[in-house]
Formats: sequence, structure tokens, C-alpha cells
Amino acid sequence: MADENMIALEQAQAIVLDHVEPTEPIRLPCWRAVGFPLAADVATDIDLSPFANSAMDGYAVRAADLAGASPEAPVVLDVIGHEAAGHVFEGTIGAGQTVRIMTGAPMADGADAVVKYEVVEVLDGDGNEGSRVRFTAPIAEGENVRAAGLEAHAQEVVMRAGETVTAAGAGLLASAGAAEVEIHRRPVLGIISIGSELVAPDRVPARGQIRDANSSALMASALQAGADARFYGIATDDEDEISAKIHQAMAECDFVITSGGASAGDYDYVTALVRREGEVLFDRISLRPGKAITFGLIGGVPYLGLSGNPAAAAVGFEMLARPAIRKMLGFRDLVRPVQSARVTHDVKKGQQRRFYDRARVERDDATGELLVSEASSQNSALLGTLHHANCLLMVPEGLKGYQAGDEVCCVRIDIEEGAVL
Ligand SMILES: Nc1nc2c(c(=O)[nH]1)N[C@H]1C(S)=C(S)[C@@H](COP(=O)(O)OP(=O)(O)OC[C@H]3O[C@@H](n4cnc5c(N)ncnc54)[C@H](O)[C@@H]3O)O[C@H]1N2
Ligand code: MOO
Repeated sequence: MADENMIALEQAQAIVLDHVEPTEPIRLPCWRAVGFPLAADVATDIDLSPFANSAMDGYAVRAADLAGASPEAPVVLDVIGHEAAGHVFEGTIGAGQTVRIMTGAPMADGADAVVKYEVVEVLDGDGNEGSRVRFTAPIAEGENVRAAGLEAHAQEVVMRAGETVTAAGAGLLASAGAAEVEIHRRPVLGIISIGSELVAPDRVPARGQIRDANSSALMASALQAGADARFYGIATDDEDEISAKIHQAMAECDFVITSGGASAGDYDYVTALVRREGEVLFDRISLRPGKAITFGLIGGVPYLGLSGNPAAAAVGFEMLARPAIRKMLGFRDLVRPVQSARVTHDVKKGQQRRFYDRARVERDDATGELLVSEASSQNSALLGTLHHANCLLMVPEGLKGYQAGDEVCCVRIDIEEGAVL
């Protein structure tokens, strides 16, 4: 495990992404697609809206009739019909006539504007057919009228493949007749924890044992990234047991992840196992935490062997598995937003490899400036520091650290890829 075998993170990311493809499309109700990119363009089958309609409750008029209206010279029109939910006026408005109309009702033929109730005086009757109503101001043609096809015209694409469906977008798809849409199937991610010291979270560890934290953290990360996460259990440090679990997962999953057994210890078998049973594409990355990461193929299925140290496993997932899941889901944006901030304390880096330190960016209330503070410990065994972090502070390979006040790059792990900061 000589450090000279370490490859750059970007190289590792490119290798992983080269070995995953978007999953096949599935159909589901448009509202269930929220948060996922469409797998195919959606065109509307009809004009949206299909007809010109009123934007107000009021009276549909011919603007020309009201041209000279004023408080001194009001115009009185005859109400010849109404337009309400479930009742469409089929006639045509002639000179001196109007139709009582509700918001969203089709514009009556002959009318070209709508005057809202509040500025209309009903002279007699109930305001419906047979009444007379008075107007004291002119109105512009088209006022309070929503044109047919305002949102889109028939056959027009309203949402493109790769666009993420929003809640508003689900409504737009429904209007366009796309009650069901195609998105890429959630990739199935198999998770395995490796280590004879591990016990399930619902057990009290005996001496020398610890609870398996990684599978919960990785399953949660997989879920957050949009994958269907499946846990294949804890494998003890036994080569045959690890191999059996990996093969079981390989047969059922699009991507398999283990944590533990990736380093140089007496029981760290993962890389050798992949080399023997498949193909290793890299096994060391210039990354801290998360140097000891193996990626390869077994039976053509991508396999990522993360470090056992919990923070290293989590950062390895964030940097390598999350972009892969997003690519499989058809997302175009695979990279988290990066923000520049001023570091509050000195940052030390004792090794050559690139560091991603757990940190928090906050805005200084007094100055409005973005400040970033590192967690007090960067120990890879600690998960609480990552839980409280909202970013990973990047210290590149060439640097030995930063001084308080330096501008640094922060990868916002709390914000979705593609967001503009
Ligand atoms: N001689 C060397 N030793 C180590 C090196 C090295 O370069 N030379 N690198 C260290 C670094 S950095 C890391 S990271 C770890 C990677 O180790 P492994 O991937 O082999 O992981 P394990 O040895 O199995 O476990 C490490 C650590 O994490 C705990 N662990 C493992 N699985 C879980 C789990 N599911 N939930 C919670 N905690 C887990 C395990 O008990 C160990 O404490 O290697 C270093 N050593
Ligand atoms: O890969 Mo190890 O966690 O750097 O910490």
C-alpha cells in the first residue's frame, strides 16, 4: 500500500463514473417523480390553457363599449348570460351587452376584456341575466383575460429529459396530460459491513466489539442520493464469508459497497479479493479521510470498497458513490456546490494527500462575510463531527495548510448538486 499508488480524486471519480450508466426508465405518477430527472421529454397534447379565460370574477365586456366611460358619463350594459363552473355561455356578446363571468371560465365570444366585480355597480336584479350593470371607467382590450396557450401550445415540450421534476413541475406535467412520466429506476445499492468486531446496532457490544455504524450511515446516504439501499449484513473478517456476501449482493444490485477491510491490516482482504475475482481499477486515492478505497468490477458489477473508519467511509461515499448514483438516475449535475469562505483558525495538514476537513460555514451577522470553522477533531473514527458539518474544507495536495483569514474552498455537502450559491 505504497502511497505512490494513490490517484487523484478527480481521476477516481472519472473511473467510477465511466463504469455506471443511467438505469432503464420506469413509469410512475408525475407527482412521484418529484426530485428526480425525467428520462424523456414531455410534450403537452393540448394548448395550456386550452381556451382563453377570465383572470377575475366580474363581467366580460367589449372594451370598445366602455371607451368613454367615466363617473360623469357611466356606461350601462345588459347582462345576457353567465359563465360559471359547469356553465358555459354559448352565445355572442353584441354591442351594449355583457356576461357575468367567473375566474377561469372561458371568455364569451365577442368579449375582449373582463371588469372585476368590485368596480361594477349592479343597477337592478341579481347581477345575472336580465340585470343591468354600470361601468365608470374604460378598460384596455385583453385586460384580465388569460390567452389560450399562455403556458404552452399543443405539441410543445414542457419539460426536457434531465430536468428535475419540482412540485410545480408535477402540476405542469399533469396539465400536459402526463399523468405518468418516465424517470430512471432507482439504482439498487447493496451495502455490506466488514469486521469481526461489529455487532448490530440493537445489541450491546461485548469487550472488543463495536456497533456497526457504517451500514446505517451509508444506507442513509444512499437513500438521500436517491438510491434503493439494501443491507446484506455484517461479514466477519473471513474471506469466504466476505466473498459470499459480495457475490449475493452483486447478483441483485446495480452497485455494491462494503466498508472495512480495505487497508493494510492482517485481515484486510478486500482488494485481494476483487483482484482475484474481478478487476481492480484503483485501490488508493489521494484523499483524507478515505485513502484506502478500492474500486473495481466483479462479474461486470461496479464494486466500491470503502475504508472502515466511519468518517472515511462517509466521505468516500460522498465523493465517489453519490456522483455515481446521480449519474444512474440521469442527473446532469454531479458535483456539489463549492463556496469560498474565510477560515477562522489555522488549518494544519501533515500529509501530502488532499484533505477534506469537516467544517461549518456560517455567515457573520455583523459583516455579512462567510466564515468557515473546522471541527475540533478530524479523527476518522468520529461521525459526530461530520453530523455537525455543513461542508468539507478542501486543502489541496500542494499545501501544508492554511492560516486564519485565508480564503478556502468549501464543498457544501448540505446543498444539492446544481444549486447556485
Ligand atoms: N498500517 C497502516 N494502517 C492503517 C493505514 C495505513 O495506511 N497503514 N490507514 C489507516 C486509515 S487512514 C484508514 S481509513 C483505515 C482503513 O482501514 P480499513 O478499511 O481496513 O478498515 P478496518 O480496519 O476494517 O476498520 C478501521 C476502523 O473502523 C472501524 N469500523 C469498521 N467498520 C465499521 C463499521 N461498520 N461501523 C463502525 N466502525 C467501523 C473499525 O473498528 C476500525 O476502528 O486503516 C488505517 N490503518
Ligand atoms: O483513509 Mo483514513 O480515514 O484517511 O483516515
